Amino acid sequence: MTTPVLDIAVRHRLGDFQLDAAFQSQGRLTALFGTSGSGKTSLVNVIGGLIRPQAGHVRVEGEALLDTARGVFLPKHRRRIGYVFQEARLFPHLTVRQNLLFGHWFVPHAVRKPAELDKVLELLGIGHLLKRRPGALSGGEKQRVAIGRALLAQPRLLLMDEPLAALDEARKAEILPHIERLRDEVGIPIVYVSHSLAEVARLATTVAIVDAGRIAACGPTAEILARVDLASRPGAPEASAVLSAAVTGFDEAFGLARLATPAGELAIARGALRLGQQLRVRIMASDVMLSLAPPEGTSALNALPGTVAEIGERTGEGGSTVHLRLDCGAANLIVRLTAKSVASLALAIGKPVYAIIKSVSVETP
Ligand SMILES: Nc1ncnc2c1ncn2[C@@H]1O[C@H](COP(=O)(O)OP(=O)(O)OP(=O)(O)O)[C@@H](O)[C@H]1O
Repeated sequence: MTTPVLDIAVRHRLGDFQLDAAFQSQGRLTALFGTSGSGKTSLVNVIGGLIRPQAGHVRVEGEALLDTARGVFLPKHRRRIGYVFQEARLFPHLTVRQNLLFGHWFVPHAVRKPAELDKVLELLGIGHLLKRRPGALSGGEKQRVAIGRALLAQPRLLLMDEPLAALDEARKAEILPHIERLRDEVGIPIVYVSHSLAEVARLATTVAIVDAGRIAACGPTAEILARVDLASRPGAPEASAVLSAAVTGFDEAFGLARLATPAGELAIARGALRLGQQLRVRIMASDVMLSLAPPEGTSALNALPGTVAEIGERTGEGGSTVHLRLDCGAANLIVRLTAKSVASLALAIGKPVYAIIKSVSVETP
């Protein structure tokens, strides 16, 4: 078996709150997702060495930073962990260059890589900002510098705690591609705390759902977001299908792009999409309706044939809501219906249906 990137099992009491969380991740970017007070920050603090838990272990790529059974507790300054917080926390009196190199100074000479600065500047698109001070940067630029500073300390792991929460949508959109490149091109595993389903669907390779101090589920992003049994849990993300897609053509007359996905072909607004481009798209359970016959006379562009594969428990107020999983082509779609619709359509496992998709979000432009 390959060594997991992250292997965490901790028990710790904080006042009335019991943290009892265990998960393993093979992912390059592991998102911790959960409601306020579920224990995400406490878990990040355990990984970073700010909390010394009563029992457990934290291993990053096989190396123990904490193992109470073996008496191992690496203090935080020896863990080589980079932090990026909601606010950039740059030094206001230092230039961007000095802020960036501040991270570099903590790397022992023997392992310092001089070429690293140029790589980080290119990766984050901040080369033109070097002489400025933080006061003259936008929120998104500050955050990119903060990420650069963390990277230049050559960490073994990057902890990002709600790094985009303080930014507006435009700044978020500007920074997301840089985080994707960081995930795909730099070999540093990332733990990413977020409340945003859109961020998690777009960035995470693995999702761990944190609920009341425990890990309710952990696994590949598409699998976890499509879990019908999680759909009603407090703190779970809204059930969605996350599909890989490729742009196969355009319908110029109507400004549409055609996408090939494992669930079938979809048409979406063309935007700035390019032929052959690879994307991730997300279809939320609440954006899908079902029909027993091929739909006619509807304004929805996308209708995919499938069969009912799983019918969840009745949830919501008075048990009025049901989540269903459909087999569509080689993928699953998740649908949220009223219990009444499930009964009136006599939906059962194996029944053929048409999924009418009202909206598709593109997670990777
Ligand atoms: N030092 C402490 N003493 C007592 N209780 C604590 C302590 N630190 C945290 N808690 C409690 O532990 C619980 C988890 O807090 P934590 O900050 O880890 O949650 P979170 O998921 O990060 O929340 P948020 O999304 O709001 O940041 C909360 O109920 C909090 O009040």
